[in-house]
Amino acid sequence: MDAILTINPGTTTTRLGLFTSDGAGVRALAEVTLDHDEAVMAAFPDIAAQLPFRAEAIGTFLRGRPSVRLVAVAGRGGMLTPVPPGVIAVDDALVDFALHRPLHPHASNLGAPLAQRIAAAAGCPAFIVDPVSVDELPPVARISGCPDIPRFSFVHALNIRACGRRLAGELGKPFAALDAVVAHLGAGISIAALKGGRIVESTNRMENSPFSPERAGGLPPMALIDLCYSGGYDKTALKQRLYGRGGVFAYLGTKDMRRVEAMIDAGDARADLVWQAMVYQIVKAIGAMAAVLDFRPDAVLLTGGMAQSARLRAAITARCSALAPVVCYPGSHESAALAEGAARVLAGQEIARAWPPAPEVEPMPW
Ligand SMILES: Nc1ncnc2c1ncn2[C@@H]1O[C@H](COP(=O)(O)OP(=O)(O)OP(=O)(O)O)[C@@H](O)[C@H]1O
Ligand SMILES: CCCC(=O)O
Repeated sequence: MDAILTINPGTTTTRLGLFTSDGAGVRALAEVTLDHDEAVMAAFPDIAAQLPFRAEAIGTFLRGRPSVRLVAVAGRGGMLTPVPPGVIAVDDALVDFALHRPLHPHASNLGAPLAQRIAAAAGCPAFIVDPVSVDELPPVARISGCPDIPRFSFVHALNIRACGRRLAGELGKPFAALDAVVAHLGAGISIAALKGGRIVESTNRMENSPFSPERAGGLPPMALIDLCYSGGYDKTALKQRLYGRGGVFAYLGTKDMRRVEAMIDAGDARADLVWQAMVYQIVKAIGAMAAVLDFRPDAVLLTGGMAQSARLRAAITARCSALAPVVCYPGSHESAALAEGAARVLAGQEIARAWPPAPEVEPMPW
């Protein structure tokens, strides 16, 4: 059977999907999460060194499905230079960049190299779709207040745009006419303003985001400068403290929000306060994104792993429903979004860009 393979590398997981495509959409044949032992992953000197290990795990998955013939492989794109939304064809230059010169370390940087390796063996094309570095910010959003630090976009673009397309369909309007606040609530949080289908503003883990299960989010700058020079951390240790071991984990010692809810149910007042603070920051960010849309979003959309929590959905909905209808697409829809991107290219509905695509970044106004 012909299928599109999707590859979404996470810190200790590789999420795989096999999808058929019939022109009208994609249908999942299989979706699995390969769990990698945390200690095994930590033993690799860097993310690039994990490539053969993860490729072998994917090979094992595919060898168990001999009837599948791959027609395309779509990987999650990583922390690349700013790119327009859509599909990018994977070539040697993109793989070299993703492996050796990404803007920041992140498991998603392995999406392109893994897709290339598996596609080469199968004799089919490899793509990435809506990488984290999709950047549609207009000039006015790029001014930070310090000319040395222009703002840029790093955002859960894949899931946010896929959910936006679904929402537009349900509202009966074209995606290009959708104005919505989309909150991706996962291990990391991105809250975005979609205006006319474009991510014109967002919070992200590099700046201003609510804290999340494992990320500190936006921090008061003066105190952060003091912490940098306190002698307590070198650069690597401080980044880990903020990006992998920050947020809920730094307060409560777990990144698993189901455990946090169990702690709250057991009467843990500290867990309750941290959880309430995360909700408070999420709601503030949703309000800020609504302001970008003149407080007239078509909807507020909640998605990502944490949106599977009825308690979290209820808490956010209670505070945001005065703004617009609150819609929930719990979980991550990234595998289907990857397959849809590849399917659009195979069907001739979209042309895959060559690497590096010209950014949509508009020139600064001086
Ligand atoms: N049923 C649930 N109730 C509450 N929290 C949940 C539930 N299921 C998953 N989560 C939480 O969602 C978070 C993981 O979300 P998700 O799977 O979207 O993250 P990820 O894909 O690893 O990272 P990211 O979304 O940043 O790319 C974890 O903190 C997890 O505990
Ligand atoms: C889009 C940034 C993803 C993350 O939080 O790492």
